[in-house]
Amino acid sequence: MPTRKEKRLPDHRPRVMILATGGTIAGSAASAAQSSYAPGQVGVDAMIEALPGMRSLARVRGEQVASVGSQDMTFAIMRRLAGRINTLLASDEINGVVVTHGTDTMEETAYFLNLTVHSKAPVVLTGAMRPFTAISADGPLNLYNAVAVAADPEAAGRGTLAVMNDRIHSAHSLTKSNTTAVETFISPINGLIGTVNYGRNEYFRHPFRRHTHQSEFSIDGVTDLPRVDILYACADMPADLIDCSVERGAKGIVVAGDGNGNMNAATIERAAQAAKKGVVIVRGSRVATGTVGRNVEIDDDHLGFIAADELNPPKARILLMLALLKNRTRRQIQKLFYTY
Ligand SMILES: NC(=O)CC[C@H](N)C(=O)O
Repeated sequence: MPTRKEKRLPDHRPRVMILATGGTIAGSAASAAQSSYAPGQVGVDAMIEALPGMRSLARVRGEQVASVGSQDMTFAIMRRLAGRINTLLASDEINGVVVTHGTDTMEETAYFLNLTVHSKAPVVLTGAMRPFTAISADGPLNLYNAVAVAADPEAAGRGTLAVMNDRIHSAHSLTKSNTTAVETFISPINGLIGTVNYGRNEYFRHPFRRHTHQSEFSIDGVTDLPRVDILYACADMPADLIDCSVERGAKGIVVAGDGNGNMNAATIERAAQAAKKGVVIVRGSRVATGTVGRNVEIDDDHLGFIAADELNPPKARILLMLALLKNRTRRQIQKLFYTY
C-alpha cells in the first residue's frame, strides 16, 4: 500500500514558509568539534539548500525575520513574527509555517504565538542543540521533521507546536530541561502531542487548553506590552525585590516560588501590599514539573494573588502581559490561567 505522502503528486505538495530567527540551528563554529560557537550565523536560504530532501515533503520558501541567539529574543520580534504568520496564513497561499529559533527561549515564543496567531494551520518551531557546522548536527533533521509536521493537515488545530529530537510538543507544555543535551525538551504537564520519524508523523492528542484560533488575545495595533517581572524565590529571599519591581513600573509580578508556589513570609507581606495597590501577583514555581494551585499554603483569596496553575514562570509572564492589555478583574485573570 503506498503511503499518504507517496500518493501526492509533486504539484500538490503543501506550501511551507520557514521564518528564521537565528539560534544554534543557524550556529557556526570554527571547527566541527568545538564547544564554543556563535548562534544565528547561517541564513535561511543556506539552511534550505543544505536539505534538498525536504522538497519531497513540501514547496519550501524562507524568510529571515531575525538573526539572534534566543537569549536576545524580544517582544518586538515576537510581535513581528506573529503579524507575519497571521498575514501568511490568512492568504491561503501557505499551508503551514516553520519558525527556526534558539532553544533558550523557544518555549516563550511558542507560547506567545499560541496566543496571538489566529489560524488552525500548523505553526511549528524548531531549533538545534548543536551548531549547523558541528559533527552530528541535530538541526537538519529537526528542520526536516518540522517541515513534515507543518505540511501535514493532521497537525492543524493543535495550536503552536515545537518539533525537536523526533518529538512533537505543544507550546503549552514544552520546556527546556537540559543545558546542552539534544533530548533537552520535555512536555511534563500534559505529555507529548506526538512523534515524527524522518518525516513520518504520529499524533497522540490535542492540547487540552485553548490556543490560536480559539484565543481571545490580539496584538493588532499593540506597540508596547506592560512590564511584568519574574522574581525567583529562595531561602531567605530578600522581600524588597517586590518593591524594586513595583518602583520600576511593573504592572505584574510572577514569583517563581519554591515548591507549590511558595515564598517566605516577608515576601508574602510585600507582595500583598503590592497587590492592594493594583499590581497583579502570580504565584508560579521554580520546580520544573507539577502545577501551582490556589489557597494551598498561601491564602490567595485573602491576599488577592493568582495561581499560575500549569504555566511555568516565563509562560505565566507572557499570559499576564497579554491579559493586562485590557482591564480585567483578578477573578477573570485567574480564569485565563485555567483556560490557556
Ligand atoms: N541550543 C540553542 O539554540 C542555544 C543557543 C542560543 N543560546 C539560543 O537560544 O539561541
